[in-house]
Amino acid sequence: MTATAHADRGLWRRYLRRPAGALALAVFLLVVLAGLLAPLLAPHDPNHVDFTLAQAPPGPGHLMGGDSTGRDIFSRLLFGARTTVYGAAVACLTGIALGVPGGVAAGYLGGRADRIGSWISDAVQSVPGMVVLLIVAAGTGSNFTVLMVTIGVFMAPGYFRISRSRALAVRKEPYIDAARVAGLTDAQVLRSHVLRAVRAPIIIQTALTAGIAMGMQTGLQFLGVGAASTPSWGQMMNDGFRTMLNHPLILLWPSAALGLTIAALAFMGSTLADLVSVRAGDPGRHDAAEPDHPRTGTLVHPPEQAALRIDNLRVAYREQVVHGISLDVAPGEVLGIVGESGSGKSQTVFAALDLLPAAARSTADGIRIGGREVGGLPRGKRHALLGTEIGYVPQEPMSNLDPCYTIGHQLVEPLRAVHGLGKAQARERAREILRRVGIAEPDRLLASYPHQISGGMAQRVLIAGAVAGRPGLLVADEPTTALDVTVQAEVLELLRELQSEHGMALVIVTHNFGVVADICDRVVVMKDGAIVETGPVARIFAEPADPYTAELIQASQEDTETRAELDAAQDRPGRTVRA
Ligand SMILES: Nc1ncnc2c1ncn2[C@@H]1O[C@H](COP(=O)(O)OP(=O)(O)OP(=O)(O)O)[C@@H](O)[C@H]1O
Repeated sequence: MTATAHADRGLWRRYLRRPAGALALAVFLLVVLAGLLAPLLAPHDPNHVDFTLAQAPPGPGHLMGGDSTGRDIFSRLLFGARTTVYGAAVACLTGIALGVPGGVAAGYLGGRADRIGSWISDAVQSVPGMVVLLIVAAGTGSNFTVLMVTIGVFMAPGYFRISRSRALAVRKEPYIDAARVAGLTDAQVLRSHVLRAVRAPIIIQTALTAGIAMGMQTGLQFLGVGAASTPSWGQMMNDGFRTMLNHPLILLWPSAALGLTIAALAFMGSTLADLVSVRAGDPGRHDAAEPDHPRTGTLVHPPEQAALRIDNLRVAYREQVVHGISLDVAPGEVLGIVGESGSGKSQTVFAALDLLPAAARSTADGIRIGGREVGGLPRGKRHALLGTEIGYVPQEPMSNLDPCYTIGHQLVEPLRAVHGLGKAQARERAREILRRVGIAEPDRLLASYPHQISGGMAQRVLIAGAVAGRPGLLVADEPTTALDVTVQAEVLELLRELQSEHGMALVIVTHNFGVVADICDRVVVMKDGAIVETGPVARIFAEPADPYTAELIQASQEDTETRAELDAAQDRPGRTVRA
């Protein structure tokens, strides 16, 4: 089996595990089957008129009763399903055929192709669709297929936009350059890389477009457009509408069928969107869920009590780089994630914070922050956790401060925007935190620009910013790596103090077991995207279960100065620093 087929199977398995998605798919398949098998399933000819059945209630032989002219509603509903599904399929295929190649070419080639494609797409969108449909209906004698093709033309801009934006994102990926350098032509790159990247968003778009097409189609039929001899839900609704006060069931059956079908498509689309995370679609060969690698890591805290809990996380670019890892940390606990460069530590943290780059695709059985499942939250809600429930201290303090703004601006603005403080209040709070992180003259620092302060000072500023919102979880990604050796111990000490003062959970990502020994309670050891062991620091140091852990401990002991040595080396007079 190819990797892509493997990945697709993984996706479908995960889809079917979602109750809403599985139920929606079952409803949709039922409608499709009902339509396909209508000639076999329908107990009566859908157009046969039996006057004794006119407006008859449900009864033996006529499951849903009769319509206002005496035709069997159940049989018409089955044949109507056929019309509805056929119409939606024609509209979607037309939209795909017109929108996807155009969008992919516009996004990938850019320049004139993009301008022309976008212009046509905008032009189509600005045409009043219903008026055109009525003109087409009049001109073609209400030919149903032509009408559905016309609806498809109006759906094409949706496909164009989504394909264009995916192609635009993908063309900047390094592997596209690599493919070009390797001699592939534009057509080959489009076929092998870009089309694959747009596949998932197109499937999701189709689920939504099909629902819209069904709605439009029913609207037309309701208005009387279309052949009277072809049973359709729109016609049935029209019939029911005229008698709804005395015989509401005649309207109810087709309305319920249409509502259920459109709702099923919408749920299918949103479940798929959740799973493949359209914004981060991976055009590469491997799906994030590709289950080649067994799960690793141990969860030790009850889910609802964990400050952070990651369950079976996988992250993939062209290859999977994090292979189904699980870890958790409780409030008040310090967890170290340790491993050599490239072991997947940062990817794990970025996935937990929803900060992975656009080219990454991630899946997990669960991601909990503050005991609450956040994996399925929309992006906006997820990002709202940053700065409030989660504080983040990055690896490179200097490159995380904007050189164009003063430190004051960069500390005060988030306090105002995220925490709703007034200007004076935010400034006072900034002063207070800066003092807390050891800055003796906060006003001077607030007025400084990043280039005027040291790396250690910049890291203190970022730590101040990270804890300003009193988060329950503080994540520090190699917080000391970019700093002078003498400043490292101070920063670690500060993190530990703040952590215990606020009762926060602290996750420290590091390649250095010295850091782990200094401040962590438990440690997760990562290698090649997997966890090799998890345990309390004392136990791991005393008897590492994995030879790799033992190697890392030994390397840290040989290469780095211990905390005591660092303290002695700098002979610190106190913890405050002058700005
Ligand atoms: N944008 C990307 N595209 C493709 N692969 C990536 C990308 N970012 C990271 N990777 C790969 O993911 C793997 C894990 O990287 P990660 O940054 O998590 O490692 P790390 O353990 O944090 O190392 P370091 O300490 O050097 O940051 C690496 O093999 C890396 O090459």
